[in-house]
Amino acid sequence: MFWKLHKSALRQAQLLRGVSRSTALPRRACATFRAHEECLELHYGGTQMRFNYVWLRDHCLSAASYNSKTNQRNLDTGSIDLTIRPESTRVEGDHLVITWPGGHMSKYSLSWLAENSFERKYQSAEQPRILWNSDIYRNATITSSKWDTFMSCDDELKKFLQNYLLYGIAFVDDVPATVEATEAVTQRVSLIRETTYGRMWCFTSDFSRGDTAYSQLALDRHTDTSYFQEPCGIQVFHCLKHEGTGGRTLLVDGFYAAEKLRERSPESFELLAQVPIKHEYIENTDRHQNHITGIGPVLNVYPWNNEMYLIRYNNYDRSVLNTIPHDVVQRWYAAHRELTTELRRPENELWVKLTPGKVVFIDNWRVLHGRESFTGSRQLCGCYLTRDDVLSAARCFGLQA
Ligand SMILES: C[N+](C)(C)CCCC[C@H](N)C(=O)O
Ligand SMILES: O=C(O)CCC(=O)C(=O)O
Ligand SMILES: [Fe+2]
Repeated sequence: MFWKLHKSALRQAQLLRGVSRSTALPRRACATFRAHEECLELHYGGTQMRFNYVWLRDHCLSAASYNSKTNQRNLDTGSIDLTIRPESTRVEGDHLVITWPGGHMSKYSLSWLAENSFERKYQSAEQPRILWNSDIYRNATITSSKWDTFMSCDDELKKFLQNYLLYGIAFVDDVPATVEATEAVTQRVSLIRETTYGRMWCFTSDFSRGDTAYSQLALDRHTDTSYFQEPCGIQVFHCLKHEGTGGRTLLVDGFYAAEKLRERSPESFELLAQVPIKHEYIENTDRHQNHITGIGPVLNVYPWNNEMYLIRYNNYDRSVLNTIPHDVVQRWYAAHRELTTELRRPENELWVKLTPGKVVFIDNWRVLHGRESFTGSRQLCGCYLTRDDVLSAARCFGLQA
């Protein structure tokens, strides 16, 4: 597989550089090109890029090929000659201009080509993040948003989303301790994702569902809905009431732990990123029947830059492991143990007591949550959000998500 060509450590360095990327290229930087038989080689802004000819024709932005009002392709890609070559190529000011056989002309801005080239793409992070352990997070002294400003001021929402994207967690304080206000605060961000638990859920330790969450027991760090083919993107919690002791919430940056694993034991990281495993939710009570399964690796990385985008870690809901032969099973358990060790380091644990008014948003693709056992009556409400819409909201504010 092509991504194996690159050493993971090198990739990490590249990803870190990606965080401070996006320095705009100087306008009118000079460009040179060479039309090879199999690709167009372009030097621009200090980068050497290679573009495939079918790709260039397919990405033509002329009115005939592309509808810039709807941002959709008009061109029928199925009709492009797969052996297409330009009739002529030239650089005109800030643009590359290609004339194709038959006379069609394509004009690409040089900065657009650079931004969208593979050479640029594989060196930068899809989503810049700040990975944290508890010291890093606490030293960053991130301020929580306040209900009033959060609900009325777009700049505050943007700041919140930026924190959320960078750290995978973000808080809103002073929210009225009701399900309605919790719903309003989440809808300010995105659409609610309805699941078998409902749209907004409000639960207590009454065993109303066949799941340990509905008890007073401690819950070790985990991601939720690992048994969905696409786990819920965001988890929202608001503790409406707790008269009793314990019940603190545990938060752990799964990507921080997994990056430590990648540094210390690259083969284990690789194995956890490659072996698909199953998670399962089986509930059979009078009121609820469910049998949900999801299959995918513990660690999910983009193949072009090795950036992690999803961790599935829920030892409660992990199902039978039968996707690998016995000798790989041993190695998988060893790798899983190493990841568990990283996830359990006390210095990686951020403990917070959720009190009425404090709403936490957790990136359920990245940050694990857990809870301390508790006594007394405790009522937690919240919901899941659709990831696509949260990221969309962030991008509409000009954030890189
Ligand atoms: C959050 N809420 C109480 C509604 C559901 C809890 C789901 C618990 C399940 N074991 C999981 O991890 O997905
Ligand atoms: O009770 C809590 O604090 C969290 C329980 C939990 O993990 C969940 O509801 O997903
Ligand atoms: Fe959970």
